Amino acid sequence: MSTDTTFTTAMVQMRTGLLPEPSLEQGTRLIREAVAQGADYVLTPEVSNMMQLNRKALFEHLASEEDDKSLKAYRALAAELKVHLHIGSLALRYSPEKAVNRSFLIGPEGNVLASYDKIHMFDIDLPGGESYRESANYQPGETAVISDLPWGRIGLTICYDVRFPALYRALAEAGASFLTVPSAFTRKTGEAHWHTLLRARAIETGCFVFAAAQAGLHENKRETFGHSLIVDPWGEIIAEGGGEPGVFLAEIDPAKVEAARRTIPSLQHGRRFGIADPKAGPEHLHLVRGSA
Ligand SMILES: O=C(O)CNC(=O)[C@H](CS)NC(=O)CCC(=O)C(=O)O
Repeated sequence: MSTDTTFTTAMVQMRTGLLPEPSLEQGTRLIREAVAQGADYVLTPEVSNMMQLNRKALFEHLASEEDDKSLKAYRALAAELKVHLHIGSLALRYSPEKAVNRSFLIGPEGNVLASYDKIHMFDIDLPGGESYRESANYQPGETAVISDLPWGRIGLTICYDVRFPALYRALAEAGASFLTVPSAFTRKTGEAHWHTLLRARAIETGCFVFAAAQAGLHENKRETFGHSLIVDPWGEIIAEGGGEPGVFLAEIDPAKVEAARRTIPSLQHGRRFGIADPKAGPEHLHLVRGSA
């Protein structure tokens, strides 16, 4: 239950298919379910609109931000339900050659409050042959994004970004209380790293972390990890999904941000070192005092 100071967040866990229309149907059904359960803020996963096998098929179905039917429909849905609706990301046309992986925070009037283009591209070869070249199809962003909700400031990131802690520190230093990591993690790397990475980002920043995930075996034969998480600023998991699509909610008390940071003021204690030049000796720093 939300009160004057608390609010209810929902992670919508999806199994996005090859095509935008059925994915929009799935997303809409789950978002309605989340709001029926009392959500004030709803987050969906990375690539909520489609997960495609290859470049040709992806580009056949891409629309620009101006023309995208999913974005239009989600803006209307946010206005209808009077809810903050955060679409973790949509694959959109950026140029004739490139797509963009873009997150949209939509306000309760259906207006786009903020959008963010995924900065870090998942160009990875996993042991066992699974291989990704996100940068072949997607134009990376280069700007971190924050926005103000009625309950505090929110920072926008996507999936593989979670492995770059300096981004989260920068968002926290810019005043964020809530960090968002909509994702489509692989099953293998999810099993190994997902909970640890998300809990670490929460603990390091004293922020809540909201991570809505793709889950299960998709039409494009990819398997994603699921386990959508809501983590509090002390690093405790307060809601968690499993391997199936669904809705996972938690009540958020923003006062917990201040409480965690009072106990462990590591945000204040940072920026204390450079790196000593090994040739010149420890009194000579060859990096300017760095970030974090
Ligand atoms: O391409 C699509 O259809 C949707 N996009 C994704 O699945 C993205 C880029 S390939 N996945 C990740 O970033 C996984 C990161 C990850 O798993 C890790 O950091 O371990």
